[in-house]
Amino acid sequence: MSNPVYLALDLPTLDTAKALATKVKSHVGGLKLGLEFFCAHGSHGVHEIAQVGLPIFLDLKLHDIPNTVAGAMQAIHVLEPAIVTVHASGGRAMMEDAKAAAAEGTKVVAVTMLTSLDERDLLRTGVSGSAHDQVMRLAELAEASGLDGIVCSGQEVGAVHRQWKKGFFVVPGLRPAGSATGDQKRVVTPRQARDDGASVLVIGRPISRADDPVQAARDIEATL
Ligand SMILES: O=c1ccn([C@@H]2O[C@H](COP(=O)(O)O)[C@@H](O)[C@H]2O)c(=O)[nH]1
Repeated sequence: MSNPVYLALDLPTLDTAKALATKVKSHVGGLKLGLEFFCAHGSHGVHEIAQVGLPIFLDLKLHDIPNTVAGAMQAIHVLEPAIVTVHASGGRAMMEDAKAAAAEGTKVVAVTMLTSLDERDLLRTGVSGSAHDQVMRLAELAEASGLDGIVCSGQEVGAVHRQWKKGFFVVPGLRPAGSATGDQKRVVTPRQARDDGASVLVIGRPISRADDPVQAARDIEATL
């Protein structure tokens, strides 16, 4: 089985991101480039990181009208991402058009409820009910829209996996036992998420901010 860990390269410079990716490349399965990276380094940065030789996950969390999201999906064909994210709350037409515009071979997955939110935060956005119900509702919408899968926390992935057997599930908000949670609120260990059906484990700071990132990546790999 290939390594499910995608390292989130949320780092201040392209050089530090590329150096870290190169150092840990034998202990992770892919590299995740998010908003911080893409706003700072754009397509040029993605090409640079792709030289490391691992699959690229472009975590752009697209959220706009269908025509605009479809245009963005087309614009990134050239970057050949393995995975791209859109927000499920963008609605069915947007997700359908995003999938239709994606390059063949690129998995399009929908962000359901950010792992930095809990149910009190959800209520403040006008949505009452549990995180579980919100994730299940948006997972159903993503599946009906023809997407490949969703992004959710490890606290919901087991339930979503039981309902959507062939779905592709990306799980961030992962923390090895005892490590700092930071801004993440719905957290589980990498092993727990994998056992519950996660396809991809997104891990950033527990590796990138560790005193010894290679050892941290190795330690996580050993738990899986
Ligand atoms: O719900 C979500 C969606 C995406 N993310 C992204 O994952 C990483 C997590 O980084 P850590 O340092 O391991 O907390 C980060 O790039 C987020 O943008 C998420 O955390 N939650």
